[in-house]
Amino acid sequence: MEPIIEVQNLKKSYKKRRSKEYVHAVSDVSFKVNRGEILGLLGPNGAGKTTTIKMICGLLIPDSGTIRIKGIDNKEKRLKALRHISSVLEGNRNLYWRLTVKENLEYFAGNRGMSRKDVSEQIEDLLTKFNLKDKENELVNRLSRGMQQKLAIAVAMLAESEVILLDEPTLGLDVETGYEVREILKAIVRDYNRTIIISSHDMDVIQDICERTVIINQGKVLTDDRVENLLKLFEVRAYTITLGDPLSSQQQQLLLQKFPQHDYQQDAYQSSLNIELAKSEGIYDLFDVLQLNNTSVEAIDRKTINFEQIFMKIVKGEKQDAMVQSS
Ligand SMILES: Nc1ncnc2c1ncn2[C@@H]1O[C@H](COP(=O)(O)OP(=O)(O)OP(=O)(O)O)[C@@H](O)[C@H]1O
Repeated sequence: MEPIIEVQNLKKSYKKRRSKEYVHAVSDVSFKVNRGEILGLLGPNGAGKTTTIKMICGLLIPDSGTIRIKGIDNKEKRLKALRHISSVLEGNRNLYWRLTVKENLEYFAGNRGMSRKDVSEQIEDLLTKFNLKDKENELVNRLSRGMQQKLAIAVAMLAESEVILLDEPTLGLDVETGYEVREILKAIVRDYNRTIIISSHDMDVIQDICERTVIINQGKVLTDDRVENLLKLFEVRAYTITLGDPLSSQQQQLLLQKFPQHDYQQDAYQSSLNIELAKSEGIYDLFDVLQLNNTSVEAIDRKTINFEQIFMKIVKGEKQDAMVQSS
């Protein structure tokens, strides 16, 4: 299957103000997006996400590298390529604040050469899908940030372009509205067969709605994998074990040999052990050590790793070898 978007070896530098130096915002970014996929572009502040998104939607010209949209090179046939893309970069900034919700949709539809009559059904459908029907006559400047964001995405849907680029779609939204926006994005892919690229810091967005994530740092791709694979790859079982008795020095020595990463805490009242067990290591080895002196266990608390911790590990460079093997 041909990817709907293919970016290869993108590079982009900005000249620093009042200086001869350059910031290498994107040094080498390549990835593909398949039709109907939701791809998450993830990275710490300044990693190059927005610059990458802006190059794909044609707002910035790369210094080098290629971008193909439905196989069309956006340098050679710019307008033809960009016809397949809509973007929501700074959400509410793209809206007209002194127009109502419905007027905004009508205005942008008109801008794209669609007649009011032709789009009225589509606008009604979008107002319903985005839960904005009861706000259709409200001025945009009276809407909450979440509603403005929903409207900005609805406007992007008008063009019927197959790919939608979203920069930080849930930034600054409360938990409930963030959840609603996530559900809307899932529905866009499912019901309208669109492809979405999202740049985000919001790990819930990535874990909840993206099938695949490209993690970039300092302008380079660190990993490109299915979210599910990353969760499996980093699967560790983290336990906090509260002990009835302190460990002997022999037990502590053995633990150090078998689990060099563990953390043992002992004070006058309590002893506890924090330990991460990778899949291959058995918790039974740990119990063997405890049984040596019949150390009693008062409580075992098990935690699983979440996507945010995985992201931190990747950005800090842990598990690089494993990732190379998995890809
Ligand atoms: N117009 C510009 N002029 C100069 N430097 C810029 C410009 N835009 C971005 N940069 C720099 O380029 C680097 C990448 O920025 P970019 O906005 O693409 O990163 P980002 O991953 O989207 O970051 P954030 O998550 O903070 O939005 C940063 O060091 C940023 O300071």
